Parts: sequence; C-alpha cells; structure tokens
Amino acid sequence: MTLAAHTSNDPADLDDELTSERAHLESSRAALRRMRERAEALFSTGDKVAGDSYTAEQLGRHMARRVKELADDPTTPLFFGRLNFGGTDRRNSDDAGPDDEVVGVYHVGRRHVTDELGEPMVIDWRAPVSRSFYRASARDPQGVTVRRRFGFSTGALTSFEDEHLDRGEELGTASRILTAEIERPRVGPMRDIVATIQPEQDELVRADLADSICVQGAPGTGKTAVGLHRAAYLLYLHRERLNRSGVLIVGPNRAFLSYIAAVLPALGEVEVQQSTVEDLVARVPVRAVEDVATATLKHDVRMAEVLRRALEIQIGEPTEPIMVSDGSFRWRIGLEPLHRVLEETRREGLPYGVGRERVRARVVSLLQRQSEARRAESPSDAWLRRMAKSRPVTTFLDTVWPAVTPEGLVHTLLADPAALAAAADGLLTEAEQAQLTWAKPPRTAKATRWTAADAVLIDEAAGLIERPAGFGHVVIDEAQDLSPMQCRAIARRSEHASITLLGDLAQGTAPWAATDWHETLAHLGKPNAVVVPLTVGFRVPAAVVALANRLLPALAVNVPPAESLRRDGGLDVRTVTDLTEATVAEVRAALTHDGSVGVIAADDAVEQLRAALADAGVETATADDVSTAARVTVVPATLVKGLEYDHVVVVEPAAIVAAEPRGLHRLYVVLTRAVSRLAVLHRDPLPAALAG
Ligand SMILES: Nc1ncnc2c1ncn2[C@@H]1O[C@H](COP(=O)(O)OP(=O)(O)OP(=O)(O)O)[C@@H](O)[C@H]1O
Repeated sequence: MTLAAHTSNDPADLDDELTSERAHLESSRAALRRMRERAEALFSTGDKVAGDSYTAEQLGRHMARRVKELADDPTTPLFFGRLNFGGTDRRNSDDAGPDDEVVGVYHVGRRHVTDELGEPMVIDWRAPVSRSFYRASARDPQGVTVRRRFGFSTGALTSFEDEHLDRGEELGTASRILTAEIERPRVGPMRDIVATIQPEQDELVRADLADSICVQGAPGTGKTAVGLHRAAYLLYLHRERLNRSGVLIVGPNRAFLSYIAAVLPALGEVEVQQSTVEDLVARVPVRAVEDVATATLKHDVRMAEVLRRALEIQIGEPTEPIMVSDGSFRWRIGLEPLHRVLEETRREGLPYGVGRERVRARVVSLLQRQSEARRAESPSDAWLRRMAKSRPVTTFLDTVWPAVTPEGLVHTLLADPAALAAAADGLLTEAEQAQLTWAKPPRTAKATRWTAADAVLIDEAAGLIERPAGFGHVVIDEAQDLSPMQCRAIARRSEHASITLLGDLAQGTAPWAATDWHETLAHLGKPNAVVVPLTVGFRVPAAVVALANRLLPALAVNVPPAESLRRDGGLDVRTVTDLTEATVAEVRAALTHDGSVGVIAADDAVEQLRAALADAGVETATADDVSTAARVTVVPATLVKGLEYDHVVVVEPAAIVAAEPRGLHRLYVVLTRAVSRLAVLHRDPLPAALAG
C-alpha cells in the first residue's frame, strides 16, 4: 500500500479510509449503471416517439452515443483522485463556480457520475474544479487542502497517496502512483493518462479552443497523449459546436492510428475522426510509386502556385456576344457586359467551380432583365433554369470558364509540357518541368495510375475548385514529416479552426521533413501559434535516452534534449555473429519478463526475422494488429514511429541507417521506442554517430 505523506500512522485508520473509498467506488459504479440503463431505456422509447425520420435519426445517434459514453470498463477505475477543498466534508458538490471559493470533497474521474438525486459522485476530469487536481501545488494550493491519488489494480482500488498541500507537502514526480503508472508493463493499445497528467502537459491540454499550439517534444514526452487529451477536453467544453463541425486527429500511418484508437473512447469520446494524411487526400486510388526526387518536387509549395495559375489560365475572354432564342424573342448580351461579368467574378476570388456558377447566374440575370423589360413580368423559375442550361449560355461558359476536374487539371499538367510551361513559367526550372512530365502520358485522367504525391496535388486542385468542409479542431501528430503541400491539405480543412501540432524535429524522416516549426505553421495557415517544448520523458529509461542522444549532433536540428523520469531500465548493445539466432534468443529472454516485445529491423529484414521466430515457435504480430494475443511484434523501422514496447530488440542499426537518406533520424526513432529494456544487436560496426 502506498501511503506517502498520509497524516495518520495508524494502519486501522488507513484501512477504514480505504474501505470507505471502496464503498464510494462501488456506489459510483452502481450509479453509472443506472445512468446507462436510463439512457438505454430512452434510446428504445426514442425510437418509437420521434417524429420525422430525420429527427429520429438524430435522436438515435445522440442516444447511441450517450449509451456508449456511459459504458463502464471494469478494468479502469471510475475515479483516480480526490480533492479536499477548504476542509469541509461536503462530498462532491458540483455547484461551485470558477470564482467561488470551492469547498467540499471531490472525487475526480473519467466522467461525471451522479446519484439518483442528481448529486455528483464523481466529477469529470475536464470540469473546471478538476483543474486543481493537476495544477495545485504547495506554493499555489488553489484552495486544496489535501490531494489524494488512488492506486488501482485491474479496476480494484488498492492504495492511496495523500499530499497535504495546506502543510506544504507535495510529491511531484516522486509520487509512487505516478511512478508505477509510468513503469507499468505495456500491453496492447495506448491508454489514457488522465490520472497522471503533469502540470506542463495540463496547460497544453486545457489551452483555449481559439488557441493553436505547436508542441516540440523529445520522444516519449507525452505529445500524443497531450493531443488526444486536448481533443477530449475541447469536446467536453464545446460539445455542441465540435460535434457539429467535427474533430480530426491526423497520424502518420494506420498502425499508429490503431495503436491510439482506444484512448478517446475510453474517455467517453466516440465520435472523433482519425485519419492519415494520405487517407485525407484519397480522392483517387494510389496505384503507383515514383522516385523520391519527383515526389519531393510535387510536395514543394511552389506546386500550389503552379496549380493556381493553371486554373487561372483556363479563364478566357469573351470573343462574341451571346444570342439566345426564347420563343418569338431573341436575347443578346454584348461583349462589354460579358467582359464586366467576367471581371467582377474574377475579382471576387471565389473557388473556381463556384466562380463558374457565379458567371452563369450573372449571365442569366442579364437575360432576365431583358426579358422583364420586354414582357413587363418576372420570368418563372423554370424559365431561369432553362436559360441557365441553354446551349448558348453553356457554350459561352465552356469557352471562358470551362468546367475543370481536379484530376483533369493535374493530368493535363503532367501530360502536356506546354500546359505545364504556361503555368510554371518562372516558378519551376525547365529541368524541374521535365522531371514532372510523364514520359508516357496516360490517355485520360481516369486511366492514370496516380502516385501518393499526385493525390496531394489533386487535393490542392480540388481545394481551388471547391472549398472543402472544415473541422472544428484538428490534432496533427508526428507533424515533423508533413510536406508543405500536405500542410496545405490540412490547412484547407482547418481554416476556421484551431490546431494542435505535435512533433519532434529530430524524428523527421520524410525527404521534406520540417527543420523549423514556424515554416510548418505558416503552411498550415497558423503562423502565430506558439511553439511549446516538452522535455520530461515518460517512456524511455535514462540510459536509453543517453544512447539515443548521441545521435542528436548528427541530426542537424535545434531541439532541447529530453531528460528521462525513468531511472530504471536496461540497455545492452552487443556484437553478435548470427543476427537471426541472436534475435530469437533475445526475444526468448525478453518473454521471461512482463510486457510487450518489439523487434525492429530494416524493412527488408523483417520477413526473414518473422519466419525465424515462427520456426522457433514464437508467435508474432504485425504493428497494426493491436488486439493480438501475441506478445511479440516484428516491426519494420519505417512503421514504428509513435509506437512503444516494453522490451525492444533493434537488429543491425547500420542497415536501418543505410536504408534511406534520413536513416540516422530513423535510427533515433527506433532507439527511442523502449519502455523498459533495449537490446541493440549488430554484426556490422555501429554507425559512427552512435558508436560515440
Ligand atoms: N503524464 C503521464 N503519466 C503517465 N504516463 C505518461 C504521461 N505522459 C506520457 N506518458 C506515457 O509515456 C509514453 C509516451 O507518451 P507519448 O506516446 O504520448 O509520447 P510522444 O511524445 O508522443 O512520443 P514520440 O515522440 O515517440 O511519438 C506513453 O506510454 C504515455 O502513456
């Protein structure tokens, strides 16, 4: 039992306390059950009473969400902390405003739980009053006399730890409950950290919805955790608005997304969209790969201007008047008004597709005016529609403002050197233009086997033609790898929203990886966002951090180094004669400990290691299989970003470095995945930067 800083030394008192806390946990669980049953009952009656089908669907969705939100996971505690304010014994009063002097006792948990009379039994960690659980200190107790943290084991309350802030007692990172949480063996997907959010993390989690922030944090400093908890916090505070507009989480790959997928639902947030940036721009299937240099050029921000100009060039000048026959009448719009229509519309700077329709509407209204003058009555809607679709009007539009599809525009640029030259003149060199031009152009956009970089260009084109719907808040993880054009794709979806940008410049592995957050922020349309460092590491043990930090000087980035909270952990770097044999032996040894085992190797070595482990009778999983029962995962180096394993076996660092231009950055990522122990096995000499 952890009882640091508790007032009483009498074990009987402590047992009584624990018994009473357990009773509160039991009654809170029962109360939550009642809340869920009530929601379920409403859900089924809602089905029958709702009026029209739209209302029924909305109500159904809302109720289904509510039922899901109220799910009780018996393996996670309903509350993890308790605050005593002002020394009175009113339990869990919820009626305190932010400026009122708070009194009473509050249990802090993952969601609100109220008793049958509506009195709170557990306060949501995101409620204003819970803030003090994370921020109060001996220097600034914020009215808190005692902060209590609970220790749990699979949902059962096992211990607690008190800090008498009113007496200047404060544990900070010496809390044994925090240490146990950080050092616990990892299995399965990522978990929430609500019980142990640290003050500097909490400041980011609770930043205003209006504030865009950028977090530069060394490996394992909790960036992902902060981003996810911020999403949950903002949803709590701005529920209606954000449910309407949506919250988006962008991550580096699907393995990562499945690793983090359970965190928000565990916090009761079930309606957040999670996507890779590739999936975000997937208007066309990606069926081809191209060389890095061409892809890098397509990700260059100059391509945005090339595309903008390519569209602008489509807009022509009228060369003849429009003549429309309408029964016994003939209407004529002369060149001068047509010029004016085009000029006015151009000046409005609308998306291209919207502009085309605006021109059509203006032409029709000129026709309408003529018709009204002659017939002395307003034409019908049917007449207006007929005019809008009439051949002369459509032909005019097709000449001066032709319909363009995003795929068509990109196809033309990459297939036709003259079209590219016209749009790229002065922006791209001739050599660059030649590099972009297809050697064997596909006949049509439809027949094209697009690359991932083409998809980004097509998304940019689409954004110029029609404005996409935006989200209310966007969290972008591992953001150091975003290209300028990918940033723009995200910016289009967060134009009126704030963003949380998370990353580590030292972990940039893409050819276009960021070297300065201000550039990334500018491409994202948030140049004024503040860049905040996180430097306390919760994952990687100090000895492993020290090894990985040897690489930092060679990575040419300016980032504050991490310091680890973890003094435990093991590091073993050794030369072996047979990598496969040594890996199998290392995995077998690792399996004698608790927790997950990650074998990380250069991508082309993975299959063979997997096979060798299978031959040795060791079941292995792939990185995206988070629900697996297998404790061992074999992961290619390029997929391991953002993931973590208790025991990591890194196989042949030199091969990982040699596999790609930013191989040293990749190795830095790979070496910082270990929670407890890291074994580095090598036959070739270690990369010079690591050998130290
Ligand atoms: N306040 C905390 N309390 C307990 N555990 C924490 C805390 N903050 C972070 N962690 C744990 O530390 C580990 C690393 O966190 P996270 O993955 O969010 O770090 P990161 O900065 O995103 O890492 P990377 O740079 O490798 O992507 C996770 O297991 C997370 O749960």
